[in-house]
Amino acid sequence: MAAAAVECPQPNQRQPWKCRKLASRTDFFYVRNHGVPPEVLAAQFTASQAFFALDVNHKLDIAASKSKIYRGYTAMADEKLDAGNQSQGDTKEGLYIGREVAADAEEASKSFHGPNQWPPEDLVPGFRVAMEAYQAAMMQLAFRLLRLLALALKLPPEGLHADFDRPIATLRPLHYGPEISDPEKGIFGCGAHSDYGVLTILASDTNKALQIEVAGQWVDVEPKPGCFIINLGDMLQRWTNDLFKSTRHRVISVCGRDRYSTAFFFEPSFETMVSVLPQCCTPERPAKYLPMKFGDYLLNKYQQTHGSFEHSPSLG
Ligand SMILES: O=C(O)CCC(=O)C(=O)O
Ligand SMILES: [Fe+2]
Repeated sequence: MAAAAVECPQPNQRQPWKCRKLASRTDFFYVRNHGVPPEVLAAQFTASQAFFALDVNHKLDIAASKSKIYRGYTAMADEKLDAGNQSQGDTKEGLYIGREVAADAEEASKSFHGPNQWPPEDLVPGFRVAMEAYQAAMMQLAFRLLRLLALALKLPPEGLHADFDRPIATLRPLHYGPEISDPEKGIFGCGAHSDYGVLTILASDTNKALQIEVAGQWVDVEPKPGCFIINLGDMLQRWTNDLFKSTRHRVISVCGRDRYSTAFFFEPSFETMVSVLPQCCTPERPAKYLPMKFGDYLLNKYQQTHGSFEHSPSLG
């Protein structure tokens, strides 16, 4: 088991070394004492199950492919995260919920920014309220973890905050169908990939299915009661010049039952130019990456991995 539990320190507590050691060694870890009320988490899962139980036509009414900003529903098999090794799309469906931005706000002129698409209240009563409460809790936790990462990088606690003034913070409830994965045949709950942003906070039901790649081997990451699973993304790897890695992971459905998980992808502002931090360079270890605009990276990833986004209109 590669992952380890880390107590989530208060922002003013200076415990960065534990995090630095963990993050640079394992890249996936658990967080407990995170302050997210259990009832907020439970209500989110109840709402997610009710949404995915809807008739597919109701779900397709709010398809993400209809929105210029990649918000909304993605159907079973729409996403294929590891095209080279998959014979079919991931055996999962999902719903992209971003930071709510009014349609007439200046921000709404950019990809990934604008109003969300919600299922009608009468079809899934309480859905929006439950998701927004959980999203707010995730945002708070993500900023606490960002402080911890900054301290681990020998920066002031808010040393990374400037690039998150308008974060692309996306909540994504997921539902995996009962189809059993068969890697030999290219059938996966979710193909191998690394996440695109800075950190992902994952909540899973009790089904064991997530695996991470450690030294060429796939290792199970079991859900632990009261804990979230945290993994680090591609932008953190770039910023830290590979000190912190974005680990490849996948979902192998083995139990023949439906599985529900919800990811919260915490990502920098669209315009952020991600350049290697000077703290992470030495003469022996010069910067390995050129500066890159995060929004361009994200757009490219979404379009490459979702069948329905291939011809999506986008705002750039
Ligand atoms: O469902 C899971 O456990 C993982 C999902 C995931 O890796 C993702 O959506 O990026
Ligand atoms: Fe992932």
